[in-house]
Amino acid sequence: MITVKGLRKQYKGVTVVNIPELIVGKGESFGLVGNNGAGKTTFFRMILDLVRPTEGEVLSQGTDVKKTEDWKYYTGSFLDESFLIDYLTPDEYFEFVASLHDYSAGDLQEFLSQFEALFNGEIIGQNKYIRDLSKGNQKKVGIAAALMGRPEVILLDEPFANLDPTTQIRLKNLLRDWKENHQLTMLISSHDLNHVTEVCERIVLLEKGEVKQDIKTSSSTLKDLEDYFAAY
Ligand SMILES: Nc1ncnc2c1ncn2[C@@H]1O[C@H](COP(=O)(O)OP(=O)(O)OP(=O)(O)O)[C@@H](O)[C@H]1O
Repeated sequence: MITVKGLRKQYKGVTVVNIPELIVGKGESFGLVGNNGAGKTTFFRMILDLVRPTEGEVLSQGTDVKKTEDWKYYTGSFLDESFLIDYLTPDEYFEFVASLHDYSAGDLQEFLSQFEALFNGEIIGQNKYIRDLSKGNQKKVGIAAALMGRPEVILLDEPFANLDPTTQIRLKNLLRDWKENHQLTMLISSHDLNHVTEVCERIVLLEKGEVKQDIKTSSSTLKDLEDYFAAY
């Protein structure tokens, strides 16, 4: 589904991502971990053609993301608040995104009803601009909007950060359900080793832009990762 070939990104001569080859299969849940500055966001931004590689390419369903727009129709993403329109209320924003995907008012209501527990009464009908929401609530809006296009692939950068423990658990369940029910290919970067190993069947560990481990998640993965980062 997503194939990385000879991917390298340099800033001022310093290499921040260097991934010779990596394939994320259709329907795979792929977790990306690594310390601050490891290159996780830069990697995701190259997959979304928001940052151009210095060398190499990212293919989505066989086509180079920087040469076509086709992948945008089946790819959802939320990396940070800049993906939102912050002078709208969440209700207005969802209506806008829904209109892009030809939702009726009923479709939108049905779609949003799946997020009732996650939203916890703080998002819909609150008459607050997105810019005035807490970081965690902005994140909930972004994740829901990213799923609205019924994507085949979704990229989420730090989805568990800034969320309270209850919401983290609700999000974890929601992502697992979506993956199962919609055959979603999911790429998640996270510093939360616990959550990412629970949600993802494969974990790639990035260090200084390079893949240091590529693991099929098992019962020992969390401890193995904790040991790795403790010894770093
Ligand atoms: N526009 C830029 N100009 C210069 N350096 C950049 C730029 N964007 C990213 N970098 C550098 O690239 C490296 C990787 O950054 P990146 O944000 O991808 O890491 P990360 O793994 O997502 O980190 P974090 O966990 O802190 O979010 C860092 O050293 C960062 O300073």
